[in-house]
Amino acid sequence: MLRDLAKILGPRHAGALRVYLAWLVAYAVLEGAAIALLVPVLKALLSSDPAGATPWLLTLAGAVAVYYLARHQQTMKGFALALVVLTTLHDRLGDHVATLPLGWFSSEKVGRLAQSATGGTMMVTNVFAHLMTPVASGVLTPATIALAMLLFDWRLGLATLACVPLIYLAHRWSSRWIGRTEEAVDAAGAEAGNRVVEFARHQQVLRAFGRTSDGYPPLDAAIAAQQAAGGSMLRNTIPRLLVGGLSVHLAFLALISVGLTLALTGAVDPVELVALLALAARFAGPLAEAAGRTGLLRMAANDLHRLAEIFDQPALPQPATPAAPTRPGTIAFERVTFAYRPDQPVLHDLSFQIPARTLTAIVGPSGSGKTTITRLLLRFFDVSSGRVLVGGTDVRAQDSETLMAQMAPVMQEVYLFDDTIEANIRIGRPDAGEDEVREAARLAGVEEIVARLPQGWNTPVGEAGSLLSGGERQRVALARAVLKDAPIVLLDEATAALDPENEHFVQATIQRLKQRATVVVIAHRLPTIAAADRILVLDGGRLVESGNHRDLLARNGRYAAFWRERRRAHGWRLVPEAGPAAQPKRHPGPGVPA
Ligand SMILES: Nc1ncnc2c1ncn2[C@@H]1O[C@H](COP(=O)(O)OP(=O)(O)OP(=O)(O)O)[C@@H](O)[C@H]1O
Repeated sequence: MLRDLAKILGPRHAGALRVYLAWLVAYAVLEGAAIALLVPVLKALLSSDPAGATPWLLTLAGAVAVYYLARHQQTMKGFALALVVLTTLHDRLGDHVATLPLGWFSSEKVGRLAQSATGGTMMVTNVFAHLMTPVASGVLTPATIALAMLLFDWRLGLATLACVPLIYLAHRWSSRWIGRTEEAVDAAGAEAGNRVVEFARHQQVLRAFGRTSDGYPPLDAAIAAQQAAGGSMLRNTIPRLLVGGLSVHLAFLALISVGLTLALTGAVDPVELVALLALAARFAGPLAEAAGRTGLLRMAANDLHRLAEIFDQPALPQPATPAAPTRPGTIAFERVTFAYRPDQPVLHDLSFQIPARTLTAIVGPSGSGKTTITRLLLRFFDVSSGRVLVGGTDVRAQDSETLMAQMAPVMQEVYLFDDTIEANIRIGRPDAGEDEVREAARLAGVEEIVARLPQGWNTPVGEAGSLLSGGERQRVALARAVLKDAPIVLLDEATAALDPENEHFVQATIQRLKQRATVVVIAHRLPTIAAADRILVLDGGRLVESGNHRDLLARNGRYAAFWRERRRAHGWRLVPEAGPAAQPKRHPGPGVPA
């Protein structure tokens, strides 16, 4: 737990943490020492010469004074650290997350991150503000008392020490179990949370398929699992906490029995016995207090551990001396093999080159690795072997800013911010002038959309762009890419059919983009594929064919089969034109021969 705390606070606050811990230890030990001093004080006061208690009383007064100083210091420093945690943890988390590879950000990981950044932060704050003090005094104060007991009466001292492993084992047993069930409750809570978000986010689909009136089975199951985990924790935690507390009280009873036996046999003076039993009571008190917090402590330890795990995630390695691109706009995969999970490669020994200012279409069946190629280009992940070159330089040799400056990605799931159309385009290049924004919008066909909207350029697009259609959102994203004016544009075409107007604008923009940038399209639409300078045909993570549309059709291989299949499904046919490549035309209706 202390290791996790140090990791979370970071090297900047390591000194403050050490000072706080030193005061905490001093406080707990001094508390035990002050209590132990009561024995000689009581013995002297109840003896025939009470005046002999004076030096002990003075020592006790000194110990109490230092104890209060330590208590004050550790309380103040504990709250100061709690404040540091509150103010810096989000910053540190933000800084660290910004260094992680983009491939880390799955929805599950982001959900966990959100949970840790809210509840986890509060728990860490709580550790310093409220938990460390009772826990330290629950362990170190009794330990000091047990050692003092040995000095005063070795038999009672040994009996006290004998109780320690029993109490320790009882608490370990209960706290381990509580820790495990808390993890199960936490996992069930996270799953239920994810399902609620899924349920809310996909209401349209669920309602369309009538899945809301009878409940949504995955959500119902997640809630039932959460209730079961919570119920199980409650049923099993309370008896275990009672056993933990009971072990302390049983230890105290055992010490009374040993003390009485010693007194009855005359081995201990009755006055001394009273003093020693008072000491034994103080031995048991803090232990019982700590026992009551075992569950809370374990939960805090789990939260700390989850936060520490995030800090443990290795940052994306950055080159010591970043290299600059040497051949802007070019892309090359050199014998690239890549696996998301060890020993399960999804790309195998893949090699290809893409010259600058060309249009390349990547086609292939679902799961063949098309998206993975774009992820490697954007360095979401590093390759298992081989090299990915962007701008003629290995992506691992470039710093993230240099690499990203060369790319304008337009993915299928276009995310628009709840802002105006203009602001959403301007994200492509925040310092662009108004004319440039308008020009990018014109090239991507956004002007037509703006003309229809009530507030024109200032129309808010709604949360995640919900007030625009899918095709319109993609046009806005294309305008962003045009405005960024990056040497490479990565485009994942929408799989869903676009209406003819959106289709037309997307096609036209791709053609215009090609004049100024290298365009790589994960292509689903036949006109894009047919118009590409080069088509890469993937299957099972391997490049099975490559060439232009006409050559590949003539080869009558995988691509030709793929093309025929798609043409049948879409109702497209090829009409040879005067140009170098055949141009696809919309089939007027089913049954018309190609
Ligand atoms: N984050 C991931 N973790 C593990 N495996 C993954 C991950 N993403 C993709 N895969 C697997 O890698 C393989 C290639 O996936 P990829 O998404 O690149 O295919 P694709 O050709 O783009 O498919 P689609 O056309 O359906 O989008 C698939 O088997 C997929 O299950």
